[in-house]
Amino acid sequence: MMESISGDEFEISNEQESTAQDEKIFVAVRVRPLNGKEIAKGDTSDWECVNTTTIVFKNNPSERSTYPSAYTFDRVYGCDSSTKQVYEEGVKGIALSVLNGINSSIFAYGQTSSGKTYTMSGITDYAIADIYDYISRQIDREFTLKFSAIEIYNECVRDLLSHDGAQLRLLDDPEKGIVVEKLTEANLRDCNHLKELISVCEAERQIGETKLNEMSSRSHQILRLMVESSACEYEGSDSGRTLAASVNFVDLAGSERASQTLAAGTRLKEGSHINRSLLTLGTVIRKLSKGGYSHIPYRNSKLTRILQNSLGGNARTAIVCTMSPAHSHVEQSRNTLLFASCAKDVSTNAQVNLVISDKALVKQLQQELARLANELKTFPVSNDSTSLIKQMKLKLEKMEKEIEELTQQRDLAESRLDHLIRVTGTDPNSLPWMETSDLYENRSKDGYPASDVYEGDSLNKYGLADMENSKKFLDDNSPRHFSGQYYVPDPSQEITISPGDSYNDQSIEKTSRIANNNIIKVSEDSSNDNRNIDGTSSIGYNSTSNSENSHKEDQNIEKKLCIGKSITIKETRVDDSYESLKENTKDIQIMVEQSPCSSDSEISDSEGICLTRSKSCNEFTMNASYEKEIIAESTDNNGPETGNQDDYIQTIPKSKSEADVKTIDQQNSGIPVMDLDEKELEQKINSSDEVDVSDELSRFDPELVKKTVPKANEFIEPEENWFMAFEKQRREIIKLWHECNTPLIHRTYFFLLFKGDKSDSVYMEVELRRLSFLKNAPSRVTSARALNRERIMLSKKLLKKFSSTQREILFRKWGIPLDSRQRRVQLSRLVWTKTNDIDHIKESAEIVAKLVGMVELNQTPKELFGLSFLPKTDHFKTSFCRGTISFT
Ligand SMILES: Nc1ncnc2c1ncn2[C@@H]1O[C@H](COP(=O)(O)OP(=O)(O)OP(=O)(O)O)[C@@H](O)[C@H]1O
Repeated sequence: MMESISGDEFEISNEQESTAQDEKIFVAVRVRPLNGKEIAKGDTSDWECVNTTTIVFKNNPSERSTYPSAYTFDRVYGCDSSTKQVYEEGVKGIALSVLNGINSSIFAYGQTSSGKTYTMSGITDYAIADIYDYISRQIDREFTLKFSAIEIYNECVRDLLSHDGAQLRLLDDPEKGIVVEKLTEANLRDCNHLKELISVCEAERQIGETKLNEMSSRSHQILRLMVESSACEYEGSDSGRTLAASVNFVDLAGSERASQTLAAGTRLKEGSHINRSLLTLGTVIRKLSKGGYSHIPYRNSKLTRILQNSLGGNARTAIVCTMSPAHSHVEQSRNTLLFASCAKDVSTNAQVNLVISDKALVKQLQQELARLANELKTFPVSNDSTSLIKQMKLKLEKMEKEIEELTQQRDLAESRLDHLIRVTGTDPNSLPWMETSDLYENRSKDGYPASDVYEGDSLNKYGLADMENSKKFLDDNSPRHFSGQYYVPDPSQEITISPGDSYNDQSIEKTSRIANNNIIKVSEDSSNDNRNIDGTSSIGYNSTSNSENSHKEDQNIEKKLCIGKSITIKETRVDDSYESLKENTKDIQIMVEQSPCSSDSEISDSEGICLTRSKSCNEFTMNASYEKEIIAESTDNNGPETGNQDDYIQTIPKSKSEADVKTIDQQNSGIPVMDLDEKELEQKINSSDEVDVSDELSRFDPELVKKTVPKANEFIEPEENWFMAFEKQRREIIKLWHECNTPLIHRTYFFLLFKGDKSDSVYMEVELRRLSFLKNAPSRVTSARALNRERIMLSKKLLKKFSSTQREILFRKWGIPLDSRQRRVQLSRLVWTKTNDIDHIKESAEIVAKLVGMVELNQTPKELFGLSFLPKTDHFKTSFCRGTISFT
């Protein structure tokens, strides 16, 4: 049998397993000793590793106040640590997971001359030795090893095993992801052969002298070792599984400042490209670290495109960030540490997502179990039904087991998450993803009974019910939170402070109450009464707001009208019936400043609060000054050479204007469906440079979303099953939008058109299929090959769906010749036309329905969908699903 790589074989300590193996990204920092030049000019060492996981800044107390002085990672290595140590304590487990069929990548990141190549070449040597050592002791498996190597030099990809120096293209392969065209893959004979090839790569790699490093790597180098293994023939079928994976050893070029490297000419151009691609890498890491579904700009550089799977996929990853301890490099070192912090957050996110998905799954299974148990109870017992009951019992037992397993997995994931949160010092309340699971949960917080109303992505955590958390929410200041509707139907807090409402003592009193509970700003409007106010009053966290100071604030309010965005907050109490809650629903409009309130010092000096993100790690702003500097100085400064720019979401500068202030119809004491009107949509589009999923989710009809959340002890009825499915599809669609860079206008109309009506199910299917196609063939416009592939894939899929008789019926019905070759061609053409460029959505729906196995072949679309299919009024929906609608 094959040994486990994580076993004693490689002497991976328990501690190491709990970090490197459990976490998706292992992040380590290594500080090299001061070099000769630094010592000669009297440079001092600024950094000290105080234990195995923490590095602290030790000089200059004045600087300490503005930057974090201590950083914690999975491992930190001081000047006296060896590369062997770096390899053994963490990296090794990840590198060797390739032998277990798991893809992995090891990166070295850091400023120029910080020791990346020094560290990476050592790690590569140790890993190769271990891999071959392991293979030599496997008698029951056969291994095939291949090796390839590339460098990305000035944004061009080169094969390091080929001497022609040709620039290679990157292709999007629907199955493998990004592949490098025509890349040499050498079949390895043995370890020495691999070492020889690595020396060839070293010789081929672009190296140049700069002021900081005589042998500076001027390109990013990626060495890839592919390992495939299968059991020898005499082995039993169990171990006959073929394992195939690859490990990447990535030695990045170092970031540099033109002023420090004194680069000019070629070196300057190289530096410009290096910085630009590292900046993209930083952005990708930062965005991944924030979690959620925001657009990740992998395509902005060849480096991030190639590394996409290692960063956001399922591969295991180790990042070793190298830095110089010298005071002269302090700024660069801080940037490196911030990068490392963000990489750590990416890892935390992966754990959070795992917990969320597990929780949701367990909950779903529990609901299904309850439904079945209920069915079983009421099932009429007769002779005929005995076997059915038996079957159901078996099913129940199976589900119970599944639930047990999933619960265990969830608990494990949760404890890992707890561990991560402790290690990284992350505030769990600041993790915005946690709310996703609340969709399925009815839980109580701070003495408030659980709400049975779905309140958007962040309400449970940040609604009025939990003032402490609302403060954190506001602290967090992530744009995703500043949208959506929040209500306060609690009769004991009948608060109506909103545009159009009277400003009276009662509302002031209520305002005070909210203020004491730490809500930041309450906007009030007065069109009816001379005591009304036209704008926003500011109530600070510590404000003791009362009627007096509310009056004082009145004078400032007008000036603040144009700042901020409004949200409406809703809070529910389960002890009231839903109807009474509805009756008592009142809206509060809360103004949250988006930009620093310093535009008006008078205001900021009062109770206004400047909401700035405080968490240093998330604030990762790769001090871009030097990048700008070097990019600007570059002789080749005609914009990024990354291509594919039209694939990106168009970014539109933010505007801070009255447009940001939303007016809400407060006369409606029921639950408003959507608070989005055309004008606001436009404003929204103009003011966002990027779409946030939670933002989009919040635009859904709360009434509808509420239905998706089963109440406690309530079994899911078929009707509600649809809502669950709708909810799931909706999330999938949103995810795909991001992946396909779907225009904001399209997304917005989607929300306006499809609110969960069951007759819309077919449109949802079509949208999903359309997006899946787009995702798999991103270069649709330019690549005819991708289109053909999709076409063939669809026809194959279609053919597989049906029995031969069914196929015959289908072919006759569609007038397809029965001759096999012609048939294939015509069928693929037909599938293509009907699914992507159709005149009638009806036909598309038919194909889609068949593909997903929803219907019998002999049913016509009319029979399938009844008269409700394609409501006449909705030609919009038709065009929408065809992707041809022009909304402008
Ligand atoms: N931990 C270390 N201990 C001793 N010497 C080191 C260490 N790290 C790096 N060095 C030395 O520092 C010099 C620069 O290292 P290296 O070339 O690895 O830096 P780099 O980060 O790859 O730079 P660049 O990005 O410019 O390629 C080399 O001479 C190397 O031997």
